[in-house]
Amino acid sequence: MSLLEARGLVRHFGGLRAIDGVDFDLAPGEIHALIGPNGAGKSTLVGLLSGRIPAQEGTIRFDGRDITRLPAHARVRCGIAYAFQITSVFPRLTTFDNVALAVQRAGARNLAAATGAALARVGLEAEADRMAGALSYGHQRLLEIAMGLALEPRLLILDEPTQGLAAGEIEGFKTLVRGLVPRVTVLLIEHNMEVVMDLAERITVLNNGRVLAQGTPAGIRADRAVQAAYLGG
Ligand SMILES: Nc1ncnc2c1ncn2[C@@H]1O[C@H](COP(=O)(O)OP(=O)(O)OP(=O)(O)O)[C@@H](O)[C@H]1O
Repeated sequence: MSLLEARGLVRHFGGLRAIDGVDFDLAPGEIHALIGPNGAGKSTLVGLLSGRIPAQEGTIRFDGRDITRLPAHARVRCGIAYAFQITSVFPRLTTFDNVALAVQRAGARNLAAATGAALARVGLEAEADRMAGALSYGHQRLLEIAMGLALEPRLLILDEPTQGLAAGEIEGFKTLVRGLVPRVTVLLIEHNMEVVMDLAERITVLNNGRVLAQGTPAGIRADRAVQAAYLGG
């Protein structure tokens, strides 16, 4: 059974068909990448799944439950965590306190232990007492992931997680994500094709608000329509 099952999703902005009839499934424990040209609808689709953007048509089921009408905070409680863009990190709080806020939101009983565990999972224990704003860009991205993991999600959605990371940090990120599955299912929007092909088990390609193709990295690489629309031949 799918962990997440979306059917017939539609989201138009005025006359613009940002998401135009999308079916989308996530298998439990998989690493799934969402790719496509700029403006294809990736962020909008993730907004629909996480509840930041209401769907105009279609249904979303998560773990067998219809979550289509649930607001974002209720979906977090169902186990869907969206690692927010960097703006969600509070720069004047310590690394530890940023994660502790997320842990508290998840209602964990032992705040310190749960916060320490989330920091350890991304390898940021040594930075616990530093102001988040003083961390390197790469470490701030890891902090966002720790904040997402602190919510103990079943599904972690990462929006362009390797953007701005150094090559060494990208290797660390891949190791981190591989260590999350199968306990956590991971959906990532990613523009770095090397990361996508190396990390994802399945890939969905969006184009003009529709699913252009779906498959394994090898299948997607060989797909003529994908090459024409996105991979550049
Ligand atoms: N709130 C909004 N109001 C109006 N148009 C929007 C809104 N959000 C997105 N769009 C439009 O919907 C289309 C899809 O945008 P979306 O951000 O989902 O694409 P994307 O695939 O994530 O692109 P990118 O890779 O550039 O981030 C674009 O044409 C965008 O301009």
